[in-house]
Amino acid sequence: MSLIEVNHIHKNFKIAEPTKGVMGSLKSLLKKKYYTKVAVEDISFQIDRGEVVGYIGPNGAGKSTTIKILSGVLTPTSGSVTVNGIIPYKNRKENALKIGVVFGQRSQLYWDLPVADTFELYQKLYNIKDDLYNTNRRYFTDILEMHDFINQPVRQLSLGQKMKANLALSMLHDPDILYLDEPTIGLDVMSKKTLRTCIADINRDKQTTIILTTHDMDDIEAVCGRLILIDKGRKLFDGSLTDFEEHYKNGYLVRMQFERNLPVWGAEKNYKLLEQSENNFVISVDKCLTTREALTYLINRYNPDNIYIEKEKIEDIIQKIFTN
Ligand SMILES: Nc1ncnc2c1ncn2[C@@H]1O[C@H](COP(=O)(O)OP(=O)(O)OP(=O)(O)O)[C@@H](O)[C@H]1O
Repeated sequence: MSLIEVNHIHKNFKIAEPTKGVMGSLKSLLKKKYYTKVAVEDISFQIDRGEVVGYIGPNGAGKSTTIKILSGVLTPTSGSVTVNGIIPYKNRKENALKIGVVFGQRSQLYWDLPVADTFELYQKLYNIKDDLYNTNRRYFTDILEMHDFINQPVRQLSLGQKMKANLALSMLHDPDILYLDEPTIGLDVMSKKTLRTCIADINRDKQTTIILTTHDMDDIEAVCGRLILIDKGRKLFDGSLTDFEEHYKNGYLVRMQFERNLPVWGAEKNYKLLEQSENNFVISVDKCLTTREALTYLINRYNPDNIYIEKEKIEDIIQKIFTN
C-alpha cells in the first residue's frame, strides 16, 4: 500500500445561482436555486514515501481542491482517500499531526508576534518534545537562513522571509508529508531559488514526501521527480518529467546565430521558424528528424556561425498542450 492512495475521487460544489435586481433577491430568500460545479472528476493516483510530486494544471483545474481533500479540509463527494493508512477528512486531528501544509497565499504566522514566538506556540499546540523542537528549529533556521529575522515581528518581514518562516513552522513537528500550494508565488528570483533548494534538502534529509502545486515550472524542474497534470478536474498525465517531455514533445529547438545579416528563411517541411531576432533564428524541428540530420541540413542550407540544440522548457510544452 502506498503512503497516499487516491481512488476515483469526485468533488462537486453546490453554488447558489446569482440573482438579478431587488425582486430576484427577495425571491431567492424564499427559494434559492443552485447549480453544481464539478471541481474534481474521477482522479486516482498513488504516491510512495519520499516522492516529490508536482501537481499542476491551469487556473481552476482542481489542484487546491485535491490538496484540501488530502489534507482533510474537504470531504470528496465520492471516491476514497487514505493518507498514511487513515482517512484524512474523517480523522482530521490524527492526520494533522502527520502533515505540514503551506498555502502560498495564506500565512499561519501571527502578525504582531516575532517568528520565534509563533514557533513556541506551535510547539505547545503540537506537543513537540523539546529535543525534536530544538533540533528542527536549528535545522530550519540554518537551511532557510532565518537568523537575521527570527526575532522580528511578522509584520516587518518581506514576503520571502514570511514564506521561509511558514515553511519552517509547517515542518517543526517532523511531518511525513508536506503539501505546498504555490510556495514561490510573488517571490523574487533569489528567494525562489533558496526555497527550491530548501525543499530539495528537506526531502533528502528528512525523507519527507512532498506534493507541490505551482504555476512556476522552474519549481517543478528544480525539485520534482514526478508530475501529475490535471485539467478541468481530470487527470491528463502522471509520470516522470522525462516521460512527460517524451510524451508531449513534438520536436526540439535549434538556434542559429549569424555574424552577418540574416539569410532569407524559406518555408521548410519539418522545420518551423519560431523566433527571428537581429542575428538569430530559433527553429522548431519535427521529432521525425534526428538532430544529426537537422544540423547537417541547416548548416549546409544557411551556413550559420554558431548552431545550438536548445532544450524545450516544460513550461512551453504545457502551454502548447493548453493552447492546442
Ligand atoms: N468552495 C468552493 N465553492 C465553490 N466552488 C469552488 C470552491 N472551491 C473551488 N471551487 C471551484 O472549483 C474549481 C477548482 O478550483 P481549485 O481552487 O481547486 O483550482 P486550482 O487548480 O487550484 O486553481 P488555481 O490555480 O487558480 O488556484 C474552480 O472552478 C473553482 O471555482
